[in-house]
Amino acid sequence: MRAATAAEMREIDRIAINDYGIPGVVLMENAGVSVVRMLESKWELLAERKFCILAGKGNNGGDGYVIARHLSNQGAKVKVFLLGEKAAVSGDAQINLDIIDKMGIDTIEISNERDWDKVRVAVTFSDCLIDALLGTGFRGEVSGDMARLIDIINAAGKPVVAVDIPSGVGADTGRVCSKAVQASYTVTFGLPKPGLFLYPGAEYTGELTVADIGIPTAVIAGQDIKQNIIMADAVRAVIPRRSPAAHKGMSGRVLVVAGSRGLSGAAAMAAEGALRAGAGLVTLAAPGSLQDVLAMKLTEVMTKPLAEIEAGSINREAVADIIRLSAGNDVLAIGPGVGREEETAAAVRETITTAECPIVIDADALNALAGNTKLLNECAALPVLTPHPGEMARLTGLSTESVNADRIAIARQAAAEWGSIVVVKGASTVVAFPDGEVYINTTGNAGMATGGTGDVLTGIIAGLIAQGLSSHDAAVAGVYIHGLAGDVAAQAGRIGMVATDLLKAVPAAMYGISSY
Ligand SMILES: NC(=O)C1=CN([C@@H]2O[C@H](COP(=O)(O)OP(=O)(O)OC[C@H]3O[C@@H](n4cnc5c(N)ncnc54)[C@H](O)[C@@H]3O)[C@@H](O)[C@H]2O)[C@H](O)CC1
Ligand SMILES: [K+]
Repeated sequence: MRAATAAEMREIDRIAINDYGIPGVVLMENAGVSVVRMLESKWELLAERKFCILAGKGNNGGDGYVIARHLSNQGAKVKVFLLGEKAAVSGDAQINLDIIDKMGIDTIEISNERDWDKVRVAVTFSDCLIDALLGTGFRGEVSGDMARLIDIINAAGKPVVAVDIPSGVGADTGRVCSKAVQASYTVTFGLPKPGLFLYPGAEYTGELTVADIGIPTAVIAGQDIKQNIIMADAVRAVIPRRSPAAHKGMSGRVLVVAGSRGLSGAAAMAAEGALRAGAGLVTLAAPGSLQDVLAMKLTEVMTKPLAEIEAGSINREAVADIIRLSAGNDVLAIGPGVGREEETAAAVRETITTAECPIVIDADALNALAGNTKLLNECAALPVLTPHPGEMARLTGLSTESVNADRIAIARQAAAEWGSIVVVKGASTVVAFPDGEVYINTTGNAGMATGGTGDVLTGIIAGLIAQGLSSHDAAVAGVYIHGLAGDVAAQAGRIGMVATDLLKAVPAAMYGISSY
């Protein structure tokens, strides 16, 4: 499913109005009615309900006046408050404000302390609050009276319906500068906005409804929108399927180069992640001194010893063996626990630029590329990078906060510069491609914030590539499956969940996607 930025939504509006002749007030009418339809789906008899509509000065507020009219027509009691002056309301919003005025629905301008008292009373005695303060026109940060009103809404303990987007959430980034409305439901118009799926915005959205407000589909299709929301149906279309006559040779071969002294677990989880994603054969190549330990940990995975330095991580001599092994495999996953010694980093860089097969680069292999990202353009196939925000910060020279402040833009720019698929992990994981396409993941939970879950993801993506998925599909499907495995594992409790719980849940997650 596509997700439109605020600017893209405005352009869609403009074309619908100017080129197709759909009056903006018709779009506003459809927007407001779609919110009332959602309310009807929750409460049969709206007539007995009391609604408090908090309107801003823009068209988001305009939607609020349309909602007030339709609720009033159904016999509901409505109170409307405008944070601003009626004189500042214009265009389609003014048309609808005038209509409810003529209907005798009073809109109270919040301008003095008595008005604030009226807001508090109305909010207290309402059954449901309608947040029509800020939509895609929100800029900067929430402060002053807007902040005060959002505090009242959030403290009321009432169901809140956000119109188009919870006020205070950045439509494009999900950023919340100071505060935002905590919505129980959000009804968004035309297309969803990325900010409804990116944290922290996703935490404020509640149950999301995407409403068709009558924009011609050709207008939306005609836009070069490059934000996508990863949904089950898209993953189901690409998830590997196995014939009854399958044998292990048909499900692909994965070579994992990982591990170093003290970091054998990362290697084991990446290797097992590939198996759990359905790869037929997995070989784990690691420093020779770890081979017995890894062989003890991993029954189904073959292990190969690599030359190592005193510190217990691979050295330059290991590269020849890795390249020889990779020739007999469909994909190479390199990095989990591989170590940061300079000799090891040099071996990693040489491996990445020499291997002929598709490659998944994670963890310390990413750190080896810090300051050397140009090497990525030498990869034989489109590499998949799976950095967490800290690794992304090291690779880009940005701070982790900057990476998290606009994951889509940072990931998109890196993917284009590095000629790579860039998976920026975290809430929410974002997958970016060199052509600018970005996919936002919708599965996963905070229980996954535990060591090793990234190693599992590396294995899952490699395992999917081994089964014939393109690196594109493996990255998109892999993050979805990984997060869903985390959701399955979280059923036994989020806090205390560990990465190996995810491993066990991967087959169930894949089965769930492919079978419903
Ligand atoms: N196709 C569609 O998506 C349709 C969307 N509709 C609704 O229109 C809004 C967008 O309306 P717009 O007038 O552009 O902006 P907003 O109403 O969201 O807000 C602008 C309003 O708010 C003030 N403002 C901006 N930032 C702040 C801030 N930080 N603090 C306080 N006030 C702020 C600004 O000055 C303006 O006055 C969209 O979301 C939909 O709800 C159409 O109704 C139908 C088609
Ligand atoms: K809103």
